[in-house]
Amino acid sequence: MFVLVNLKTYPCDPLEVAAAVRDVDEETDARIAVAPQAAHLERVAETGAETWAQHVDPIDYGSNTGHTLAETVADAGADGTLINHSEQRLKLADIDGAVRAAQRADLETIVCANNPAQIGAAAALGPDAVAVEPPELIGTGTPVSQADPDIVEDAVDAAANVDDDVDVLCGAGISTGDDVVAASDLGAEGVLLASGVAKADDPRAALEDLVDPL
Ligand SMILES: O=C(CO)COP(=O)(O)O
Repeated sequence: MFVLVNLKTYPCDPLEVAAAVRDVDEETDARIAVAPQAAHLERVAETGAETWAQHVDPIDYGSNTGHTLAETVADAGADGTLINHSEQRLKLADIDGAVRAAQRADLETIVCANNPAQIGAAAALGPDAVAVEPPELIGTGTPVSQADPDIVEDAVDAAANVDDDVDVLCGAGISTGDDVVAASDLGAEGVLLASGVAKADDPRAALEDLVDPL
């Protein structure tokens, strides 16, 4: 299972979480990575943790003030990027452009989507993976894998109908090892989570709990 921890703009210490991600990753068969804010990418990557960006823009080098260029993200040490997170929504053409920009910079890609129909559209754009995250469950602590199992199974089917090579993750409310096992049982190849680790008093213990049953 792939466990990707999105730090959003939570007031956590990104280097503390990154060190925990690096260490717990070495102790488990699961793959664990962290997605800090863009300004923290380089320092987080230097910890040795697998590092992802939260977003890249559908742009090339040039006059794009305030944008995030995929090549700069890769130069900072990121291995991949989220695209179209529920809190950073893009138009379809811009999701496509962001996937192309990330691929140009050799970044792995996960395109997020709200529901199975969007997952099918996202899979058609050829990312490495898609992630279904019902917005109403994000940040609630109610795990999608238990609160809405059908949406995960339907997302897995929707992606497979378009392209069998596109992995499916699920996210929203995931915070325990049981939630991760439930996601795996529904056919997800990973989970995307934030508050369960970023807001935990002890992020390392939270991560250990997440991968303990794997
Ligand atoms: O948006 C999410 C991950 O990208 C999910 O957030 P929570 O894990 O806080 O529900």
